[in-house]
Amino acid sequence: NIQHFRPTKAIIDLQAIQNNVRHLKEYLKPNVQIMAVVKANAYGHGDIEVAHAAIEAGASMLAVATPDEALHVRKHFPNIDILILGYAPVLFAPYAANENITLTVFSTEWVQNVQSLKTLTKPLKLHIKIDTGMGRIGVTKIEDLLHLYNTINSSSNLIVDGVFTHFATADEEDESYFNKQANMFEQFISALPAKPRIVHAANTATMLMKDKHLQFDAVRFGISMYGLAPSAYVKTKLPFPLQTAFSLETELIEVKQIQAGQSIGYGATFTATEPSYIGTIPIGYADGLIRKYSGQHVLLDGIRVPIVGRICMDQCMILLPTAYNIGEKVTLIGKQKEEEITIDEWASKVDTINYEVPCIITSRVPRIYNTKQ
Ligand SMILES: Cc1ncc(COP(=O)(O)O)c(CNc2conc2O)c1O
Repeated sequence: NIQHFRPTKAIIDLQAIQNNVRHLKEYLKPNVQIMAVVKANAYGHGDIEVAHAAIEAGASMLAVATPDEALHVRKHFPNIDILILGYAPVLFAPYAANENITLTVFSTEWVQNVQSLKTLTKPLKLHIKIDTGMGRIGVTKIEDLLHLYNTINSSSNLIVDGVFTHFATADEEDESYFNKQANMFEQFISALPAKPRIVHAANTATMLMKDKHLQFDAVRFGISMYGLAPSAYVKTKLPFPLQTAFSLETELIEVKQIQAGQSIGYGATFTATEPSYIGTIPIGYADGLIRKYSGQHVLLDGIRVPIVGRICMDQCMILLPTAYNIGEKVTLIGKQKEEEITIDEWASKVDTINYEVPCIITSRVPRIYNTKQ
């Protein structure tokens, strides 16, 4: 592994990932496959390492979002089923067939364009996406589903390997919209002449909260594989404990005392009202610590201290309770002594959801893996 000189790093606990997958496997009906959703670099956790951990713990399929992600994962996993959940251009179809990558399809015209390519040397596996209310991609009428299904089956080298939908409100207490989607999905798949090999509909909230028959043949395990709950509501109803996998750490690189009236940071937006100790840490918005996070607490010596002044591109400043040594560890996400700062806390600071926080920690922050037993 390459040596990192800057002390800022994300530490990923692969044991936590494995425990989350194992707990889910025990919870699911037997023979329901776990599709580990490792798109967006595994929600910022590192797609290859997370995929290895998830497979070891019982996942048997991988889901990504883009052709590039699929090709990258295929390089490390020659045999496992890989599904691209989103759109892939027609020109990618021969590459997907070659690499045994499964594509999502929702347009008959797309299929006809692939058929006219005449460059498909190997069979191409397709999962038909039904839009039952997510309003993103998918067929919305039964006749379109059947037309698409029959068009695919008119080619010997195109295979309807699966059919799926995605729920927009599975993580909410009110089930009305969810139930409409679930009923519509059941109606659509029962109209198919034959059941595709893999029928799937469940994201984390669905597999944890809803009737087990909605697990169908496979579930798409994303956010809670990383130990995070999909929403505050689901967090109160978890059928098994989750273990968070992501922590974020750095070290003090400068400590100074400033006097009352002295200011720090761009715009001199923070002015001390009394003699104050200021620590500087090497992490900024180009690491994914967006400027709106200013004011958020971080941990040092087990104490919560606030980020003060404007967050810079590569650094930011924190208000210390007293003098500390250079090199003192600062935990932005994780535990110190009795204190913990969670991804949920960072998310609520900027009124977003926990999914977004690890995703936007940029590649400049190395991911270090500990497989502590
Ligand atoms: C089609 C599809 N299936 C499964 C998942 C996993 O959901 P989970 O992480 O809640 O288990 C996602 C996540 N997609 C997104 C999560 O946040 N924004 C998204 O587009 C998805 O888009």
